[in-house]
Amino acid sequence: MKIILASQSPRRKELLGHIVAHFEQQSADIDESVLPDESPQAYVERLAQQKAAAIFNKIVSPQNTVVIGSDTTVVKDGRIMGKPEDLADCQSMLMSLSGTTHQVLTAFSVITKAKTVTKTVITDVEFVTLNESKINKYWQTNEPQDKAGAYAIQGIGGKFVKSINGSVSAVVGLPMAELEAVLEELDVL
Ligand SMILES: Cc1cn([C@H]2C[C@H](O)[C@@H](COP(=O)(O)OP(=O)(O)OP(=O)(O)O)O2)c(=O)[nH]c1=O
Repeated sequence: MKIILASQSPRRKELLGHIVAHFEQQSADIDESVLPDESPQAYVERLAQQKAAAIFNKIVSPQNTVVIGSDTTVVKDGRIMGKPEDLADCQSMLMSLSGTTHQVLTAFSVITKAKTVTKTVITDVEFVTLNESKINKYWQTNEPQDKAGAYAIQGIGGKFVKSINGSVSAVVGLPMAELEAVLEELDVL
């Protein structure tokens, strides 16, 4: 079975590499806007599926191919946070996470010719109290720019994390335990 990861993310590449030895990586460019009245879970599942489908639909002989797409978003009191557009956006996101607990939602979608399986993993992350100057300094490291919710738990942003309840790999971008279970269920592994 040929496996394709529908993602440009080096983090997802590394995580999938711990589950399967050989796979290709192809970037799927889709519109990431939230639809009116769309719930956070419906949103991440739709994006994960669209990323996988964008690649799967281009395959000439899909019989022996499986495509994996994924999407991560940070949710605080119903607000969906993608990647910060600028420093003001980063300040607004991280100040709303400061001193409280938020959810990280990662959905993944596995498409084969016979079946599509999509799942969401939700992880609670508790933050320490932050201030404007700490956030300014963090922005200057260039780490928050391409991360949902403007932080990376696996990097410098790890120092903002007081506790986590759930899947670390899901927060980084791909829930390893849940993905492995689905690949086994679909006889890919
Ligand atoms: C919260 C958090 C997010 N992130 C990352 C995971 C995702 O890569 C990114 C959210 O953006 P996504 O749109 O989910 O993914 P992406 O654009 O990086 O890659 P692609 O769409 O091609 O698959 O934020 C971390 O690396 N660490 C964290 O702690």
